Amino acid sequence: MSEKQALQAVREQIDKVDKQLQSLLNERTALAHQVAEIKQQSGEQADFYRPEREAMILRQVMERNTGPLSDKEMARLFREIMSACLAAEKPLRIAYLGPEGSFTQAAALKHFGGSAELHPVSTIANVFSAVETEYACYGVVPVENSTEGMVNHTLDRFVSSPLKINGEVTLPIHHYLLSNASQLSDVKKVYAHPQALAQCRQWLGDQLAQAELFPLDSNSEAAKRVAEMGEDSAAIAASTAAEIYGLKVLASNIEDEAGNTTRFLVIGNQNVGPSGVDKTALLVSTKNKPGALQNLLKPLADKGISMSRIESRPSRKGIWEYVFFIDIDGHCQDPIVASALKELESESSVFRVLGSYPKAVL
Ligand SMILES: O=C(O)C(=O)C[C@]1(C(=O)O)C=C[C@@H](O)C=C1
Repeated sequence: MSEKQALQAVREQIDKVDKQLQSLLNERTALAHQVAEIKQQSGEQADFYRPEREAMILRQVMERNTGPLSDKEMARLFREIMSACLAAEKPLRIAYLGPEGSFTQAAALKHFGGSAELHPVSTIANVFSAVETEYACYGVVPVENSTEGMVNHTLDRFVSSPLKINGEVTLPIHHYLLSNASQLSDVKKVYAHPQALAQCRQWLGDQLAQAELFPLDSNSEAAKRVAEMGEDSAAIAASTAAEIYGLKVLASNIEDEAGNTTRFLVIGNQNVGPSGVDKTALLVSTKNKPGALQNLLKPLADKGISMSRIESRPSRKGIWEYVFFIDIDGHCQDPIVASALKELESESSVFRVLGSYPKAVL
C-alpha cells in the first residue's frame, strides 16, 4: 500500500469516528435541553450552571480515562462539551477583571469554557457589582498568588457583599516583558499591576536595575498603554497580550518563582451542592476577649477538619477590629462540618459561610 493509500484508509476511519462523535454530541445536547426544561419548571431563578455536577463529571472523566489521550486533555475536551451544552440550555454572561488578555480572562475561560459570554470590567469592585446588579450571572476575581499572597481588594469586598463563592480556578502564571523596543537595553520604564511587579522583583533588579517601575490597575492595561508608547517603555503581561496589542516579547517567564500560581474565585448568588471533594470559605469575627481565636478554631481541630488558610483583615467597622477569612476542607452540608460550624458560630461575633464549592479539578 502506498503512503497516500495508507493515509486515506486511516482518514476514512477518523471520518467514521467523527460522525459518531458528532451524533453523540447532539444526543448529549438534546439531553441538556431536557435538563433545562426540568430546571425551568422550578421557576425563573433556576440555576442552570451546576458547578458540583460539572466537577463530578470532570473527575469521573479523569478517573475512567485509559488513554492514549492524557487525563487532563480528556477533561479539557469535556469541559468544552459541557460549556456548549450549558450555553444551549442558557447563555451565561460572566464578568471578569479585564481588560481583554488578563490572567483573569484566562481563568474564566478555563473554568467556564469557550461558549460562555465573557465580559471584561475594569476593577475587582466592578466585578462584584456586575454580579450584584445581575448584569452578569457570575464573576471571576483573583484571590491569592503563591508568590505574593492575598489579593486584599477581593477579600475586603466580601465583607460588604452578599455574594457567595461558587467555585475556584488555579492558573500557572508566566510573565512576559512586552514592548515596542527590540532590545532590553532600550527599556527605561516598566508598567504592570503591583502584584506582577512584585512577582518579578528579582528579575527586574537583575536585568533592568535602572528602569523606573509604574504600577497600573492591570497588566493588560499596561500592555494596552505601552503599545501607544515609545521604545523606552515595556509592560509585564501575559503572552496573549503581545498578540492582542501587537507588542514584541523581549523576555519570557520573568517571574521569580518557577511555580508561580494564582487562585481565582467564581462569585455568584448560588448555594452550590456537595460534589464529594469540596471546600468551605468562612468569614468570622471573634468576640473581643482573651483566647477568642483559639476557642473559635477548637471545634475544627476537635473534629479533624483541615483548615487550609486563615487570613485576617481590618473589619473597617472599628479600630483594631479584625475579620478572619478561613478556608476548610469539606462542604457545609457534611454532618461533621455542619456541627463544627454550629459551634464555631456560637464563638463568633460575626459568622458567614461565604460558600461551599468544589475544589478545582483542572
Ligand atoms: O446536569 C445538569 O444540571 C446540566 O445542566 C447538564 C450539564 C452538562 O453538560 O453535563 C450542563 C451544565 C451544568 O453546569 C452541569 C451539567
